Amino acid sequence: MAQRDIHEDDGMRDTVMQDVPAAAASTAALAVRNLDFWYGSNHALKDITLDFPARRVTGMIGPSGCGKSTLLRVLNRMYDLYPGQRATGEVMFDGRNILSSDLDLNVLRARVGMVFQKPTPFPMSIYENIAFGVRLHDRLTRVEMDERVEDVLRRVALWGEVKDRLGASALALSGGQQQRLCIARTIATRPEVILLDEPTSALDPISTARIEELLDELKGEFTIAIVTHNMQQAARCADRVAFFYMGELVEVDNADRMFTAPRERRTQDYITGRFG
Ligand SMILES: Nc1ncnc2c1ncn2[C@@H]1O[C@H](COP(=O)(O)OP(=O)(O)OP(=O)(O)O)[C@@H](O)[C@H]1O
Repeated sequence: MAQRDIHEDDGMRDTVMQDVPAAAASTAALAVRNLDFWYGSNHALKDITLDFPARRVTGMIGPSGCGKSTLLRVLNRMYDLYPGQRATGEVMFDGRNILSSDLDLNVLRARVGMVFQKPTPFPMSIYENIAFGVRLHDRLTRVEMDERVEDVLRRVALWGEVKDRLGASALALSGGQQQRLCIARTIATRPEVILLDEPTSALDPISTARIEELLDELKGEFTIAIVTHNMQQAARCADRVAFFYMGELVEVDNADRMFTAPRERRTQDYITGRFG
């Protein structure tokens, strides 16, 4: 199969990258090719071919159980922690297929970070939540570590709220603050890709808006893949949107077009709320 996205090869549509130079336009940070995934005998992803363009936000939408979270879990080999789960096909990242058995998973997970639906701070101080992961990958002096912690807390707009209590438990923060801390923790190891699995579904509207603003700021630097059930969120945050249905990728397109003129009937039915 040609090394391009099968859902964009009709030549009739521009891609989302039309506003950037041609050389950058062809850059996919992650290129999924003919991916199949099984939970035991449950065939959860079927022949998925999809690019995640560098430094852009790709939104993944679709009804419950269609395989969105499964795809995220493939992208940093999270499924490897569980027996009976297996993937075939290719996920190319920096010239390598990350499904290869000889890949260093610790390095992969530092380069492809993940933020979960429920904020999951470690039961330690705010400072240590960030420093812990950094220490696994970088040897920093105390001053450098302090700078790294401050830098990422500023980037997630949490510094002002926590700078006087960095030694306090992260579990004492509000849900929205905890999720921003988890994003800070993820970017502190300087990944190339950030995967977010419904990162605001447990948050109130104000915290949600702050996370969305944050994603907007981060996307120039990181490649972002976000699973969301919220169509408005996908429309607001994503440059490009992929619609999944029953383990298949039905359609992928520029976010504007996906929500105004989807090509597939199933996509239209889903985004207009007829099912899901
Ligand atoms: N640990 C598991 N063991 C067996 N089957 C699983 C497991 N996790 C998910 N599945 C199945 O894989 C399919 C895809 O699930 P997945 O969680 O990826 O869907 P999703 O689109 O993310 O759903 P949701 O929007 O509800 O989170 C579903 O049929 C689900 O039942």
